[in-house]
Amino acid sequence: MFKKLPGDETRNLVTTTPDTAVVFRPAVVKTPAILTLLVFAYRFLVALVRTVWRHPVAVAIPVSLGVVWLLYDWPLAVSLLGLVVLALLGWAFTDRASFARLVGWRLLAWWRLVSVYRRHWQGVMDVSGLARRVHGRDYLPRIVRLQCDGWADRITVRMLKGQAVKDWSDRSDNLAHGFGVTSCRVTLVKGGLLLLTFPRSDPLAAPIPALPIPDEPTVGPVEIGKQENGQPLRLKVHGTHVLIAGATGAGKGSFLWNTIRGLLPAMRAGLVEVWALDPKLMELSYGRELFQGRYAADPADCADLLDEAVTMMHKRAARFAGLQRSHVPTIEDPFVLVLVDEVAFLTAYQPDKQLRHRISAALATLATQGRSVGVGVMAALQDPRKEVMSIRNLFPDKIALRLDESEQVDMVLGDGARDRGALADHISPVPELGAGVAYMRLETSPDPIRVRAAYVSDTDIRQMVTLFTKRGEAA
Ligand SMILES: Nc1ncnc2c1ncn2[C@@H]1O[C@H](COP(=O)(O)OP(=O)(O)OP(=O)(O)O)[C@@H](O)[C@H]1O
Repeated sequence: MFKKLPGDETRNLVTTTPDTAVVFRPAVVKTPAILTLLVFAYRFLVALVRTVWRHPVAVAIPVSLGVVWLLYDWPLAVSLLGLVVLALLGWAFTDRASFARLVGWRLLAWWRLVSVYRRHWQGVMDVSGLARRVHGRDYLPRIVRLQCDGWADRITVRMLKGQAVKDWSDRSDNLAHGFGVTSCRVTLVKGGLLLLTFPRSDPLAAPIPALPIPDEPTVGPVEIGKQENGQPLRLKVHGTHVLIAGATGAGKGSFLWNTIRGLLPAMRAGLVEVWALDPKLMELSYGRELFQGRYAADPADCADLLDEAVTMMHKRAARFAGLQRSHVPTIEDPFVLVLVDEVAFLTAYQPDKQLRHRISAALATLATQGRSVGVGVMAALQDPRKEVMSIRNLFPDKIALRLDESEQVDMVLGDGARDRGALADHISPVPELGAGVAYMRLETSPDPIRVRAAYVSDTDIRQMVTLFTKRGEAA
């Protein structure tokens, strides 16, 4: 046991001058065994007090049963244990949510801590290079606590002094596989403390059918799918601009159509207008009745429609000046969402230079001045390079679906997004597994979240068109 004490290392250290005339050998002071035992006893006591302090109920139950066993023999202790188990089962069946919150997830966290994380911690830290050996002493990052919920294990970790978040995010793959899961997200909690998120299941593994059209008119956030933790995904559209990037077949269309679907009641009520630019003629044309004439596919028509949006925006700004600083949608001044599918067709790939400049200037104007007067832009594109989309930084909210190259992730979501776990280049190209799956980085939160948009089929779009065109009859 004592062989591994750091003091032994120094005995082997010998320093010589080049001609070996002078030899330095450090003096090794042997620690008396009793001192070592006292240190261990002190540590044990501290750990015991800490456990009782942190988990009073978990400690009280076995201790009380042990006391009953000692005082009244085992049959009474076993009967009491049976009663406790029955009471817990009854609770679990009658109020699952509170049982899970107060008991279930804590038990699971304890079990996962003992059986997975503590068991493999040292090995994973050593192999991934996050543990350090300095002057013969081992330094190991410390698990502060583990929390579980239905979706993931979350471990708060104290980093070693001198480590950076990047040291950990660079090794997220090692950590995930080391602990037997498929991914790991690294988030900074505060100086020196990290949160490692290890998802145990994937609620986004299967396609999500189209969500019901909301009953009440709303300008958002609109529910468009699910987040990785199983919570609904609500996308803000009013008061922001959204950029959606993804390789061909990644499912960009489902983000566009879900947004329209969520806004449909507000469109029927006249509080929202969607203006559609569809240069590929494939995506938005299917529901063109929804856009009430504000639909363009030909690049020249697209430029005219964008100019019209800019003029409307300027007129609104002139009317609002000095009276109101933010926009509230009304029938007179509805929220206008300009949807652009494959925006690169209108900007980078547009052969007519004059048209290209006109369109880029109009888009940039809308993106810089539109949000306070109720004009939003939602643009989709395949290739996120700066040459293709020079105004990509004007979009506060960004969505990266499946991308072909890892460098493209930071181009869409901003610097460091991939290091923080946005592995958009790892999303499956199989439509059932990966279409509509994306990483989203919102203006309000630097950490990308993994999401999946529901799938709005052609039938769903036809139903939306029918509902929308019937609005006159319903009124
Ligand atoms: N949210 C989704 N869930 C499940 N499957 C989807 C989803 N969105 C799209 N798909 C499937 O993926 C296919 C491609 O989707 P879509 O055409 O929207 O991709 P895209 O990114 O717009 O591609 P492109 O840029 O080539 O137009 C669809 O035909 C559909 O089968």
